[in-house]
Amino acid sequence: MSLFAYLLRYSRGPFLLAIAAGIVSGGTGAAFIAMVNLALAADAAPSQRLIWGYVALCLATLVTKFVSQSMLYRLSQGAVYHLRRRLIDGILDAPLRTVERTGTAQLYSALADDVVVIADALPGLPGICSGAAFVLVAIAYLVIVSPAVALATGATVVVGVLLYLLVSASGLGALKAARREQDALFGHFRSVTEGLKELKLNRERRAALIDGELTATASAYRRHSVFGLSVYEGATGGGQAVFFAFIGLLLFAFPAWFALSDQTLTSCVLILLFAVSSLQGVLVWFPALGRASVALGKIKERLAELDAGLGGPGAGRAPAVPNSRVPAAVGRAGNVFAGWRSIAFRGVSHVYPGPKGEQFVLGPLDFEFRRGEILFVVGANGSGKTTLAKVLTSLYEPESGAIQVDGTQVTAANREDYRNLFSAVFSDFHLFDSLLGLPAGEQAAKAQRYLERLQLDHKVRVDGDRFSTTALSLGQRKRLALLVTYLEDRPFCLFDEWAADQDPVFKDFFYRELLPELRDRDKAVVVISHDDRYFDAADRLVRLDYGQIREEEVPRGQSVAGRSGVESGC
Ligand SMILES: Nc1ncnc2c1ncn2[C@@H]1O[C@H](COP(=O)(O)OP(=O)(O)OP(=O)(O)O)[C@@H](O)[C@H]1O
Repeated sequence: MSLFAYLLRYSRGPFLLAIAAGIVSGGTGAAFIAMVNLALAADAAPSQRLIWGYVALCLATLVTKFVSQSMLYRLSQGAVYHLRRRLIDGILDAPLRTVERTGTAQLYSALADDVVVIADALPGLPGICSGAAFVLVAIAYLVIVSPAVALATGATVVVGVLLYLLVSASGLGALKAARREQDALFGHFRSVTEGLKELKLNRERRAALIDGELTATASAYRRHSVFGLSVYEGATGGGQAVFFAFIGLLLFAFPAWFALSDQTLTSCVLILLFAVSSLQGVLVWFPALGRASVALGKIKERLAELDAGLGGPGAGRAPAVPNSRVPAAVGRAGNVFAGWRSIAFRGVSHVYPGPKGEQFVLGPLDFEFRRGEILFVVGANGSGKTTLAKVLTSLYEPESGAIQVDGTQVTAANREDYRNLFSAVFSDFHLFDSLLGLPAGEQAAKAQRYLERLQLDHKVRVDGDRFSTTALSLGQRKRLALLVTYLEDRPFCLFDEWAADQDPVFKDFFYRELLPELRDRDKAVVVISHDDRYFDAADRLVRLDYGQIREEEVPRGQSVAGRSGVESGC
């Protein structure tokens, strides 16, 4: 089973130890029954050896059971972390397009649910091993008591297992179908949390989502799960029924067929009754293991999709960052592009394939971005401005052409350094509630200054490395994202429609003061904007039209130097 293979790879030593302890525990359990049998059959008083042997076996059963179970609990928690970490690293390493294509709901479903399903099933493994060992040792003991019964028991076990595998196969199919529905279900959950306002305001929309799509998916999930788990339970019951039928045969038919003595018959029935209860302990875990193997299959599928985006497992992966709290300076000090002056696109293009064969093509673009310059990127909705920003920051790798930094091509080997040149606020930015990756102590005083400058000091404080709140208006949250950009202090600043949600006074401050200031600090500044009354704040202006770039003259005539009266202090 792939679950065994995964555990062997993930933690070979502890896993084998847990399994070995489970097997020993099962074996000692069966030996314990044999000893009970011997004591009952003995004519004379039990010997000292038998008594001490009994005590030793009791202790061995207890200790090995405890060891195997506690090892497996540890192992299962470790496996949960390992799988989640592997998925998170996979998501962070994979190209953005691959992650977008895989979909948030699918990834969340693997992270939140599949991993837990696996963790819940793992503690069953030692029980299965000890149960199997118990049955094997019991059969071995039966060989001594009655070879005929031992042979018949062995045959019954084989028939029972085959029957179980046959029946449970359709259960596994149903569990896989349920797992497919689960991805859609997580998509609906996301629609509920992210579209809460829209759903609350529109009864019909709410009914269509909740009573229509979500209910249909949830009931399909429930139907497949119930069927799959019921089949597993049926298979489990069938396995037990085969054993009980065999015990009946042993009781009522074997004495006549094989002339078994009462003593032998009693011993065999006693051993088999214990074996059945042990088998019950094994089979009870099988539905959970079925779900776990489906979940592990899904996680592997996701990891394969993410790895495929890298061109194969591990390929092109940036060196792992051991700690998220990396001082800002680390990104710059060792950067191979430190001191760069210009970034050039040479025939760069990016393609979004559409569902029906249509596609949006950005480029091929030949263009240069320079330090100490404010570049405006303008154009109609859907003309490719944000896509250009993603290609420029290397979040999307160009399908053709090359990006060069002072003549050096950006490749997988230096991409991490290249990306670390940028500080960007995208229109769908995410605001972290702490200064992740920035040294807290050093930045606190600076942050306080910027808060005042961005007129946020009456709303937000920086406590240690945390913002006191991020429950702000959209415009204020964007200002906080801008503050983070200031603290990062990278040589390339990119703002995707940053000013769209700002009030007129602050918009003016942004275009007339903040942008020139950044340019004067020798940064390259790219501003995606629809604010045509501020186009004169640009040094250069390019217009995108259906993915094609055209440089235009910067309109002059408005006051570029006009100050809004907000105190300067960055
Ligand atoms: N994730 C995506 N998958 C497929 N197509 C996409 C994706 N994102 C954008 N597109 C398509 O690419 C084109 C350019 O989109 P882009 O977001 O770059 O435009 P934009 O100029 O930034 O628009 P806006 O001014 O509305 O922000 C659009 O036609 C859009 O439909």
